[in-house]
Amino acid sequence: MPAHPPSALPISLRGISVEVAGTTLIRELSLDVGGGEVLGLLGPNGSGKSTALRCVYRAMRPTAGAVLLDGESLSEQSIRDTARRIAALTQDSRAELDFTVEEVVALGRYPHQNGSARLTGRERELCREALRRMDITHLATRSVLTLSGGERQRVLMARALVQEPAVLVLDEPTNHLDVRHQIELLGFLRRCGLTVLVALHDLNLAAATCDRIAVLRSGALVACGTPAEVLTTGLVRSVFGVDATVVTHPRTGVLQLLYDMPTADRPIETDSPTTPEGIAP
Ligand SMILES: Nc1ncnc2c1ncn2[C@@H]1O[C@H](COP(=O)(O)OP(=O)(O)OP(=O)(O)O)[C@@H](O)[C@H]1O
Repeated sequence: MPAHPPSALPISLRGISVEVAGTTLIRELSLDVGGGEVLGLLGPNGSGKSTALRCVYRAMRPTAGAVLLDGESLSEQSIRDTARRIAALTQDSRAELDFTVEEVVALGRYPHQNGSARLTGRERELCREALRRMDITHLATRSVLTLSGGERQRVLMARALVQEPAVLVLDEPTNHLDVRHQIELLGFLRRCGLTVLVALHDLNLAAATCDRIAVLRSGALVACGTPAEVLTTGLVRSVFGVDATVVTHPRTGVLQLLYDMPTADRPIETDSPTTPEGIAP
């Protein structure tokens, strides 16, 4: 999946800034995501992750800077061209019409269709494969209005896959998912061969999934590198205000964080964290 994958394309954010009503939400953010790379975007609530992703899937236009897909500025392309190559699963994604699951998934083919709403045999197979991958085949004829939050999230992910994108943009895709479906989804992202830009809150799942991690704070990039380079005790403390011990998973060797829970003697600090030292964005 996809059956005939398009080559994964690199995507770059070049000095993008976003200002809304005089407030800077994103400040001169530059990131390069290589073709087939999984880049995780981390940061505290309100740090600008969703805003940065909105600029990539064109729900928002940066006030300055540009987003380049395979070297070409998105603002030079039609929205339909972008939709053929970039699929998004976002906090704004909706499935609130009284459609069946298979109908919602088939909508992912819309950017590829020229007038005809009929799916070809290959497209129907693509939809079946996406339902199977997201473990929702048994829900195919159910109305999406009757689904649980996690089931709906998997339907939206299947819709993104049938789009056969070169780039997947995902804003907290593990929201609502139980632990098995979280692991399956992130394992799939690692194997899918697409370029993936994914905002995550779970630092341990990010460490296990992402080739590189970028950390935002107050709309600015404060660190970017491999999970081991970025997820240090110093960064976790200064950006998230949490004490943690870094360990490696005994079987997989993946970096994991063990968090210190606050106690009456050691309450969590709520003062604004400072810039981590020695971490180059
Ligand atoms: N249209 C807007 N107008 C004004 N402020 C906005 C707008 N969109 C976002 N913001 C603000 O910009 C900041 C960044 O929001 P954003 O949703 O990008 O953060 P986030 O890192 O995705 O947060 P979370 O982890 O809570 O999802 C927040 O303070 C938010 O309130």
